[in-house]
Amino acid sequence: MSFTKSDVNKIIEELQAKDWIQNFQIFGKKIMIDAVSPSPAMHDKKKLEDALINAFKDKLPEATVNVRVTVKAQKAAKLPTAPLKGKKIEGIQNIIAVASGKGGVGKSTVAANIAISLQKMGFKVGLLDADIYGPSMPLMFDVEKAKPRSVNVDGKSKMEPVESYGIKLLSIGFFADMDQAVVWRGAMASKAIHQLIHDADWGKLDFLIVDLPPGTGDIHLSLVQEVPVTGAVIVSTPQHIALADARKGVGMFKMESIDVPVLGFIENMAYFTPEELPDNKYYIFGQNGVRNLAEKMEIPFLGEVPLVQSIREAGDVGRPAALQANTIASQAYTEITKNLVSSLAKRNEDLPPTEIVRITTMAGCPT
Ligand SMILES: Nc1ncnc2c1ncn2[C@@H]1O[C@H](COP(=O)(O)OP(=O)(O)OP(=O)(O)O)[C@@H](O)[C@H]1O
Repeated sequence: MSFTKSDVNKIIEELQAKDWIQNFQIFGKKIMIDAVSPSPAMHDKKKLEDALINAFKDKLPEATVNVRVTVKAQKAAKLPTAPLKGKKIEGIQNIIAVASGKGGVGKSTVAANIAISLQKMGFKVGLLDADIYGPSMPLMFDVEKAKPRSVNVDGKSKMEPVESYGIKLLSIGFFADMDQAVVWRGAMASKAIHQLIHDADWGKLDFLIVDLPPGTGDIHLSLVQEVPVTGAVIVSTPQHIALADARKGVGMFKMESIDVPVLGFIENMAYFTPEELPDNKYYIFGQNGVRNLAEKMEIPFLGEVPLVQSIREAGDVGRPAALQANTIASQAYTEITKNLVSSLAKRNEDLPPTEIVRITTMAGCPT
């Protein structure tokens, strides 16, 4: 005997679990149920799974029931359903802003390594270094001397990004000498960033990662208001002073005039570990500060990067650590990047299905 959809629906309704069922499939005697738990707590997930299994055991004992419980995207309810702000940039699917409240927490290093990890997963990636106070991407990608060429695209002159390790890169650092850039007034810096995005020949990109300056200033406001930023990632160290600023960063993205979803927090320098003794962890900036803040603010926690000497060295020699194979650092960045893509896929659930499919079916990506 096989079952009908209405048999299954009836049991779900009797259990009053309709709100938590995403979908189900029936294959002969096998019923596969996708449920969404309202809370991330293990015991709540287990409770929902047990309740469903027991109800089916009772009402349809001949069925084999398989329940998969995922956690309700914590931000989903609050995600904007409004269209993205700014004019869509032809060919660029997702623009991810990497921000930090406080300077020096490793935001640029994280941005560079996320770009590399996405590229390793098979995505087409661009990286825009919009950090006018300290553009570090040319150094991190070993292209300090590069000068972007001008190319003609459909009769218009555009900047051609510099390519390094398969990433298309543009940086304020390619154009302005550093002493000059830091004294740019807000409007001037915003205009430069606007040009780097709109007047460049980025081609087709799955992701454009934007490394923002630290803090919450004019540049952030103009960037997120003019450019269709898909989501933001906030990098912080676990120490109190950094967390307070990270909170402000979230506040900025949540402002009504900005309304950019925060895809998650990343804890950088989560603990120090000597590479030859990876089990020795020293929580020099405090333990789990960012993870706890993420939980409190109901924002996904994308993962942690330890403080290891090789990450700093890799950045300094122009070969981001994510390019290494199977090191503590590269594994951490891969994990974080996978979580970021998952968080983005959830965020895009509010967009038309084609948008979601585009993300969830990309090479090497978890759904
Ligand atoms: N996990 C890590 N382990 C070791 N060193 C790190 C780590 N993350 C970043 N660093 C180092 O810390 C320094 C600051 O990093 P980075 O320039 O990425 O910070 P930032 O937040 O972008 O700074 P800014 O204030 O300029 O925006 C760099 O020397 C970098 O190599």
